[in-house]
Amino acid sequence: MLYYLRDIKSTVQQTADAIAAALKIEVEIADVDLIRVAGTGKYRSQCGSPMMDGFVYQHVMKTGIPVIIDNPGFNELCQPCSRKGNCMEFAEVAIPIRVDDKIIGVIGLVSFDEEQTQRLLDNKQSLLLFLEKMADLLVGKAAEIQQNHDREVLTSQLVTVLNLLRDGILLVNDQQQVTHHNTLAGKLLDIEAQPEQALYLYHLLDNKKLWLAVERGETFSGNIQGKRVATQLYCDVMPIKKHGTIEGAVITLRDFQQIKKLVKAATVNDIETHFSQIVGDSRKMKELKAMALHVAPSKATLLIQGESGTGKELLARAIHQSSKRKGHAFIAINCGAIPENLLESELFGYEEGSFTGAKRGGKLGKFELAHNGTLFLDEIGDMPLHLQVKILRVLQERRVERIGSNRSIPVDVRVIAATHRDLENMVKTGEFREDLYYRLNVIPLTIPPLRERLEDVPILTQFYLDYYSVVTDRSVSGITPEAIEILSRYHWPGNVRELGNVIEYCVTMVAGGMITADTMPQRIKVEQEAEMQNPSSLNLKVLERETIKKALTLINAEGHKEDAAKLLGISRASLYRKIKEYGIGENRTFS
Ligand SMILES: Nc1ncnc2c1ncn2[C@@H]1O[C@H](COP(=O)(O)OP(=O)(O)OP(=O)(O)O)[C@@H](O)[C@H]1O
Repeated sequence: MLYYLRDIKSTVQQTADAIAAALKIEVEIADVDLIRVAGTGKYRSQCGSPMMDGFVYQHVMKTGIPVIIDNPGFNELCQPCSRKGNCMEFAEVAIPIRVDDKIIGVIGLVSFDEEQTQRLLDNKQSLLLFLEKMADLLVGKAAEIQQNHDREVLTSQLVTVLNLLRDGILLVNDQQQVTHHNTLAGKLLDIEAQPEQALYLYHLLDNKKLWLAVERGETFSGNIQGKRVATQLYCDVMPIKKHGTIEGAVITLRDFQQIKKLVKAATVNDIETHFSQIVGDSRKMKELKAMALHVAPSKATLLIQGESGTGKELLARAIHQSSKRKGHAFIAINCGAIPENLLESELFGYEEGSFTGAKRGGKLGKFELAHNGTLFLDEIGDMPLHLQVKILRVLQERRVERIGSNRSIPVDVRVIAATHRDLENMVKTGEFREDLYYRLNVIPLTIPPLRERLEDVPILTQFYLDYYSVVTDRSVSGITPEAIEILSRYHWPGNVRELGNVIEYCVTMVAGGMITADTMPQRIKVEQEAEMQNPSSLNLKVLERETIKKALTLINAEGHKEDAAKLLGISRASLYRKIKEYGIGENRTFS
């Protein structure tokens, strides 16, 4: 780091004046590039300009060794000078101003008469010592100025960084007094730009646990209520310690509503579904869509019943999208796919430390995430009885209590439940609570299986042909009436999902050509041939069982349940259930 004496011009001039006053002699001080920074007497008016004949100073700057000249004009250092032999000076002393091994300037003393010369030369040693001390003073000042400048630059860099952060940042000292805050923290906590009196943590955030954590130098995370604002803030406390002593803490703040919005953005915007996306012109589907459209704006809880793959989630999304809640979250949870012990915390959330393994800061439940929006409880028939009670309570009281908390939080959630199971029957067998059933079943919607509306097959086929042509980038030239006929006669145990998979298969197989009867997956044709030959197999259950068995054989499914499910157009969970229901492949294992 090179210090410049010109940056501390007034200090340099004061030093020159002080030396001149002490020694009664003229003084000049030059910067590293031989610019006169300060001067006394006749030199005072020449400050700021380069020293034309500074040969002696140049030499001192180069060697770093002080020079005393008692015969100016005749000394060998004066040889290059244009005024040699004609010099006005009687004597000259020059000492370097040094920072470590670098020379940053020169202090020069010049006498113009005998008396001054005498004073200079009489006491050389103490004079040099005195000048060295003065040089050190200048260096100290230059370093201080430079360090201040560096500190200011660093501070403004840090302030810029702090203000760029998406979190509010609050710095407190060991007395919990706020020493700094970034712009966002100012906004979040309503801190005036120039607070009139000292601000302490308890003025801004209302939580004893947080205060205690700061006092004890511990970390902390959690939701805190603002004191001056109505907002809830998610805070993280990070203690600052030096050699084991608590110096204060950094507190980061995030608007809890903003966090929720982010979650919502990640969950809502991905699939926006409208009624126009539910394909089907059959009378049954038209009636269903009209009914759903009619009830969509209401607040009522809905129960959608239908076999797997009939489009229950699709319908629920379309209803959400046609309601006033569309700008808020649509949160879907498959109650049958989540292990029972996790389901409760998924639905209701938990407070920090409520059980072993609970995450720091706790967890938001789906009910809270769906606040103002819609919660889609898929496979509600798989909900354990003890959680059915809790869900009923939320539906009745419109409040949710996190696990490990005795505080209940108000939630405004519309619940749409769905199931492929016969809930009414489950109520009779005691597997499903009657009170919850009636609460959910305020407005029942039933999606008919595809085999009961086979007239929708051609339009759905066209829909999937267009879709997969785009997705797979393999446009097909068409589909023969015979192929459509085959599709329209099949009984579709996997419903629309299965049809979609069959079309995907065909589009991939024909690669640009025409889909014909030959392109159809074997099982669809085989089944129809068998059907023709053996009318007894027209029993649906028998057909379904046989189809599943065939699919498992076809994919030789030792350990590939996923593929079998895909081939059948049903979900993995449904395949499992049906394998169990029909007692298929008892001795085989599927992953
Ligand atoms: N009428 C329809 N029009 C267009 N696509 C449909 C229709 N019905 C279902 N689908 C599509 O079929 C697939 C299965 O639909 P969805 O997941 O909504 O069914 P589900 O009844 O909820 O199934 P599961 O009970 O197995 O979860 C999805 O890709 C969906 O887009």
